[in-house]
Amino acid sequence: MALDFLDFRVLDILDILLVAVLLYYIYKLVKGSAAINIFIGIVIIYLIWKLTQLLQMEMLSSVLGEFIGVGMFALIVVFQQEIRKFLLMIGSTNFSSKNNWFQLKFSNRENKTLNYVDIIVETCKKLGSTQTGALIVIKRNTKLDFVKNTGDTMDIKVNRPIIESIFYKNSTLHDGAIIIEDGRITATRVILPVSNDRDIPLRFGLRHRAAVGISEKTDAVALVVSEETGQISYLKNGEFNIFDDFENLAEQIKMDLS
Ligand SMILES: Nc1ncnc2c1ncn2[C@@H]1O[C@H](COP(=O)(O)OP(=O)(O)OP(=O)(O)O)[C@@H](O)[C@H]1O
Repeated sequence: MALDFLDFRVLDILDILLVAVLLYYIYKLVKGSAAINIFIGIVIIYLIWKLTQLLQMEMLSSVLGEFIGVGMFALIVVFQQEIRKFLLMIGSTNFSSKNNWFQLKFSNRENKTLNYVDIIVETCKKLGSTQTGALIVIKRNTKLDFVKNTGDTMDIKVNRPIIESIFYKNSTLHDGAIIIEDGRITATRVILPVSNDRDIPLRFGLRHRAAVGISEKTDAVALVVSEETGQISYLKNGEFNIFDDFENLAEQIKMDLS
């Protein structure tokens, strides 16, 4: 008996944890988008249906029941894009922590130099001085395949002339973002999910919103060079990070990547 009880509790906790993870991913995906309103609409219809059942309002309850039944298929159609992104996000997530013993023992991550960060920051400084817009995403743990698929994949070691030429205004590659993974540029012309956060100041346009979006939906960090002002912004966890000088910025990024 006692063992049964224990089994139940363990499964119960696992159940709650899994639901929490699921809700967290759904929240990350629909946060700030129109999908959240559709989701709220569905929840409201579901609650009204349950209420009509409780009050034994047969007609309304059967109409809503039919609607909910067909609704499952409608949901797949309406949320087709979100479901796709959701599955890609789940499939791309690296659940292992970079600090766990397995990684410390078997990966060379902790020995890796992060010199390429200095190159990225130096390049951003240069791009800023010439008011050349840029959007650079640096991968941490979450795999970025779901956004890389929107652009052109490549595999080039980070270096200043390449990044400069990518973002050069007349370059065919300058639109969108570049993705950097372990010191290598792995994708260009990437379209990022745009954040609809209303707290982002109006002076920031789509480039900045896209940087906020990817840093909200994944653990990646992003650098934006504004074409209008030459100003450099650093985004982490959906927030703008202030830095006093470029050395501090490079240090901050290295800390966040290690
Ligand atoms: N979703 C997106 N993903 C990737 N890049 C994007 C996205 N949206 C816009 N961009 C890039 O940002 C460029 C400029 O957009 P916009 O002028 O709206 O940005 P901004 O935040 O005002 O930046 P800036 O200060 O540089 O003008 C676009 O030409 C495009 O290259």
